[in-house]
Amino acid sequence: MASGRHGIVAGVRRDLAAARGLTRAALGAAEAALDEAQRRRDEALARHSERLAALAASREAARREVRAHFERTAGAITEDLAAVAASCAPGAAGASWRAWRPTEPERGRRPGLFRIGTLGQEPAAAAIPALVPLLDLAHLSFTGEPSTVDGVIASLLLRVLGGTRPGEVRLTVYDPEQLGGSLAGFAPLGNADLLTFVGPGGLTGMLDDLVEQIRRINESVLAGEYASLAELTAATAARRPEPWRLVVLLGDAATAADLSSAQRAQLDRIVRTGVACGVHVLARGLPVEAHPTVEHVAVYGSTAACGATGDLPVRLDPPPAAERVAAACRELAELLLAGPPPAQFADLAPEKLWTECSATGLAAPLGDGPDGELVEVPLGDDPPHALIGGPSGSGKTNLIYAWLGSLTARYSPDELALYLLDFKEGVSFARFAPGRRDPSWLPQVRLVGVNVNGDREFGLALLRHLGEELRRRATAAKRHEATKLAELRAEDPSGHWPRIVAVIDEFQVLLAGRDAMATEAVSLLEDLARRGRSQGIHLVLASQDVSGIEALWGRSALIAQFTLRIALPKARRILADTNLAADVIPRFHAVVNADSGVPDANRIVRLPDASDRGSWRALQEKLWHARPEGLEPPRLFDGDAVPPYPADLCVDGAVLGETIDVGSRPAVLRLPRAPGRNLAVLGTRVEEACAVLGAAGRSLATLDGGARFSVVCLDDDASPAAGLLHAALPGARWYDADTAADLLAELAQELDGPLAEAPHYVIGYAWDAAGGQLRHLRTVLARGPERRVHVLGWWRGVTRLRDDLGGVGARFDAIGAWVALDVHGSELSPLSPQPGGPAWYPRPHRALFFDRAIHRAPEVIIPYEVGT
Ligand SMILES: Nc1ncnc2c1ncn2[C@@H]1O[C@H](COP(=O)(O)OP(=O)(O)OP(=O)(O)O)[C@@H](O)[C@H]1O
Repeated sequence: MASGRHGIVAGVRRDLAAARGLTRAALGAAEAALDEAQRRRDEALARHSERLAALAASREAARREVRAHFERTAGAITEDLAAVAASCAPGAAGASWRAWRPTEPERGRRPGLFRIGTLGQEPAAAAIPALVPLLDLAHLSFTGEPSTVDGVIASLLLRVLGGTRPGEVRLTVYDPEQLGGSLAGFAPLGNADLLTFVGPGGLTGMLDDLVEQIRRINESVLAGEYASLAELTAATAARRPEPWRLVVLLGDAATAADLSSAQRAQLDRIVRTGVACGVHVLARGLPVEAHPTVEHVAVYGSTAACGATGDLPVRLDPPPAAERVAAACRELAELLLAGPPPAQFADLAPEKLWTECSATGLAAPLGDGPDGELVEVPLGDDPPHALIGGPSGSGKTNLIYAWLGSLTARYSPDELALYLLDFKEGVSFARFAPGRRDPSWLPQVRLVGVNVNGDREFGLALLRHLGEELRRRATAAKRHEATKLAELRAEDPSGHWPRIVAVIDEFQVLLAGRDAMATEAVSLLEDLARRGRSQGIHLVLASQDVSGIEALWGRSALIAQFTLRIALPKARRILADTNLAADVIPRFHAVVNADSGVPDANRIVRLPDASDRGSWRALQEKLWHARPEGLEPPRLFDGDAVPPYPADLCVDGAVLGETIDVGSRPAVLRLPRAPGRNLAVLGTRVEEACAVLGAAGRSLATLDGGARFSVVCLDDDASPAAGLLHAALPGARWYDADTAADLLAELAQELDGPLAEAPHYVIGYAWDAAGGQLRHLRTVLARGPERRVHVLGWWRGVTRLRDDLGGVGARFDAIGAWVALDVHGSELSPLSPQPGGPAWYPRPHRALFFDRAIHRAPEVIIPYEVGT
């Protein structure tokens, strides 16, 4: 039994142990599962927080991006708005008080909008000006606390005055309570009649007067042709014929109640009709009729609201300090009393270059008149020519600059061609031609002559050139049956017929002296003056003093053609004898008279400073860049310059120098096989004699035909130049005092032999140095040219030449051509067809050339600079 019980116990124990084992195993598994679950939960939690953090980061990034985008867009819109506002209210109309100063309105731009504060909230509020419409746009009706409103009105008035030209705005202030005290800072304007304060009893008169002004403007200024002064000004591009009239009405409830029905009716009329006539009401505390032209500005503390700015609140600018207002008004009144500022040189140019047509004439402003308007000077069929006069330093050159600037900015090179000649010493016109420092030139200029004072021949050459052009035009006009330039241009639209203006400064030099040159110049001038009118050739003659030019005054028919007279201060005899205006005009003014100087036709012009190089260069560069392709620069003749020997000549003879002519033409001596075809250079100036012979030799060497050259030098001073020439001539032979006689003997012998195929040029320096010992020289001179032997020689005087030709009584037949240097005309009489010799007074670096084969009278030439 006992063992059975023990067995049961042991079995139970075993079962229990097994159950415990199973339970422990189950517990272990459950704990492991729990750990696993906890681990998973922790992982999930960690992932969750990571996601949350990532979400938060991307939300923040998106938020930042949205904000940046907002700021960018808002900034751009603010900038655009600010730019629009700035362009609508430039300068004084819209600048902040910190940067404020009066500004001249831009040309062609009408001021209309004015700033009263800034728009919106910070930070944009700092940048966008809040503008209200006023001039030519609206009346303003204010409500709000009176002193704040008065500050806004003062701001507006100062901006209006500062943004318009002096005198363009007039103020009338009705201030029955403060009697002008509200806007006292503006009182200095009264000195220049720009401001009227109206007291309590003056309202009716003031309103009646404004109504009358509007009626007058409608009737006689707009005259049914224009709807408003703004439209008239835009259409005519002229200055405003009437000022803007700003009427400030400062009232309150009591004043408003006191308005009579008649006053109310007048005020309503002004409101309805004023804006078109430049009459604008700025009313505070008075009832203003509702009308499309009325803008209401409601002021609340330091902010305001008005129709122009819509829902955006306006942060009002502080009012300008009273001292600032007073100072600006004082300055304005002084400016106005001092008169309009003088026109500047730049004001003479039109907005667009080269838009004018010269078919019927030329018109260009020279300066401004007493009213500040530019005064146009005409030139064409009537008046055709101009005479300018004024003593030295009175501003003639400056006036010519101003006129040329004004003309060349309007008329292209197809419409206008200029020939400019200055007989004064100096280079006043040289700026129009290309120079070393400034390569630009005036495209309309065809010829510039400077330092011509010693070379009257150049003036004559210009007149001859114009005379030829006159004939060319007259022939074309005949062919086209045209009687004036406008008709010729209409008949021949493809032709090049610009109007020609020839300006000759100090032209009296050309006419001074009772010589053949003056006579020819006067008759050429007479022809040009008479017939140039219809052919579009206009003369502008300027002079310090025309009173002494008998040649001119003796020909009343000539002077009568110069109907345009321009007199500078103290000019004599330019205007009619009874016209004393030139004696009383101030400095830098001119009397412009297009009716031959009769007093009724006087127009006083204030001339701008056109001499300033900077302003000139600015205009000239602009015109130069606009020049048509292929246009040649003008020819510059400078009387003080020595022309260099031109390397690229194409001639058929010996070049001796440059002729004094409109084209830079060389003087050429042809040397055919014919008696007398020798050249004598006469005078003691070594350098110039060498220059003539040097150019002659070099140019002959360029001719075809294998010519022979012999260079003979009998003077040490000439030997460097002779040596250079010898070196420059191919195959030339050299002779000196020891060998010259042999050469001549040889040549004399050859003359009896067969005729050479090519010419032989014997270039002799100082033949006379041999003292008449060269026996065969005379033979060679006399017989050589027929046998193709030509002597080009220098003798230091006519007598010395005669000695070589046989002494006293010898004939000069062998000398068919000569160039005289410092030899007086009378000495040349045996060599000249004119009895008593030519009128020749030697002058530095000029020579007189005569070739009996081509000349009736000798011509002046300029020896080239050769071989240095
Ligand atoms: N409208 C002007 N405004 C300012 N300066 C001027 C004006 N006109 C002339 N001038 C100046 O006055 C001086 C003399 O002028 P300009 O050379 O034109 O006189 P001019 O009559 O030609 O004298 P001259 O006959 O002696 O050559 C120059 O220095 C010039 O710059």
